[in-house]
Amino acid sequence: MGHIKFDYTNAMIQPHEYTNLKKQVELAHQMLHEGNGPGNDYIGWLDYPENFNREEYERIKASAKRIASNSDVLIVIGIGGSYLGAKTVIDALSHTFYNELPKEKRKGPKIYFAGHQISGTYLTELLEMIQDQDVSLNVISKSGTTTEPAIAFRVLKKALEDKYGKEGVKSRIYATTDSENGALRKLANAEGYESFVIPANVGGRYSVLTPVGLLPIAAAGIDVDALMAGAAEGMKEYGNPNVDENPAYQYALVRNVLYRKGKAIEALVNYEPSMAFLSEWWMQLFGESEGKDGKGLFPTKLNNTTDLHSMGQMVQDGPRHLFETVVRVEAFEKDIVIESDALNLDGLNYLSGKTMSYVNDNAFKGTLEAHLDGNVPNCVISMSQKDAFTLGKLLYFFMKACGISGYVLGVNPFDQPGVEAYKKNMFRLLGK
Ligand SMILES: O=P(O)(O)OC[C@H]1O[C@](O)(CO)[C@@H](O)[C@@H]1O
Repeated sequence: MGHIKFDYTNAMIQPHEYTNLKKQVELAHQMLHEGNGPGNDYIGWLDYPENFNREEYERIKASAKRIASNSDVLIVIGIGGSYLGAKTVIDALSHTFYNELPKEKRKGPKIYFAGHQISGTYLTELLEMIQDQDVSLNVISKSGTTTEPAIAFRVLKKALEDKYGKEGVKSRIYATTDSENGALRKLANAEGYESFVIPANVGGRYSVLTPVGLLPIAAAGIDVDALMAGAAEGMKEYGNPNVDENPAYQYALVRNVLYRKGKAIEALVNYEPSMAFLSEWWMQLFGESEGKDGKGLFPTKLNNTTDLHSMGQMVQDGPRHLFETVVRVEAFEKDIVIESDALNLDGLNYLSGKTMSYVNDNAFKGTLEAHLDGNVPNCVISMSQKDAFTLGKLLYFFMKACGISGYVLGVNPFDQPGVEAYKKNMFRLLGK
């Protein structure tokens, strides 16, 4: 079974700084587990990997099969927590060129996303692309009123109704939303769509393991049982109140020490393209949870080695307000051995017989050394392998660390009042 390790030996913090903050992490643990901290009506994610609705879970798997049997394409409509988690898992665990593979080589329909911006070009071109294909929609919105997915759904629903008729679309539209409230719930009930519930006590950014993430992930042919089993193991392991034995708590602690020492930015770094979108999910998780009351680390991302050739200079020599958290995959199923070349005109024969993972790993080690020389603290989160179980555990690791980290920071990690500001202005300008 896959494991997650957290290494902060290069985080540039002193043992007493760790000890000084430990009590606060212990207190945060109590607040979260006793359910008496701020935002305590949104901690349904905490024991969700064990306490989920089994009947609904089976319905999700059955729906995924139905989508695979009658659709070439599944369009997942949602924004923020209503799409980031699903895309993270699908990107991490599917073939890099999944959508381009021939049908017999795919484990499910092609998966496209919509409703995560307001681009007319994007939606027009998506409509053009799916014209001759059989399509299902999974529209996801907890509030059921978010503008971006609502517009995309209206347009795509109409396109499907034109193609399959009003009755025909009913077996092609899956709605994931609140059990009672919001326009999407009303619409789903009125139209008789198959629907799934986003638990009222789970906020969008903590919802990847609920039907929000599970239906698109299962439709992509990913083993959701293994994903949930990994999360359940994480739930046990990261429920340990002993900070010295709990890597998720250590991560929460270390990033708070670094924040208090003047670091303003945390970059989540990967060396593996299929793991790049994890940073997007993580950015919402930590950004929306901690960026409030004038506080919080600014979460950003670095996709290496790509970004070493663009942002590397800034990290090495720019202002010292940044630390890095590298997510490292220890073992890969697929690799390439670099062969010897008789002429060696490219000068690469020193790598003959070496794998690309070996080269990549040395890029990571060399970068770590260079950034430490440049005074950039580095934390490393290692996942033993890239599979559903280990990823489920990693997602839970981050959610748990985020709840604890927010409490240590002194904010409510489960609300997001600030995101309403742009909406109010936009609605005023649009005359809503
Ligand atoms: O699922 P909903 O309600 O459409 O919200 C989508 C996203 O928008 C936000 O509410 C921010 O506006 C996020 O917290 C959430 O993940």
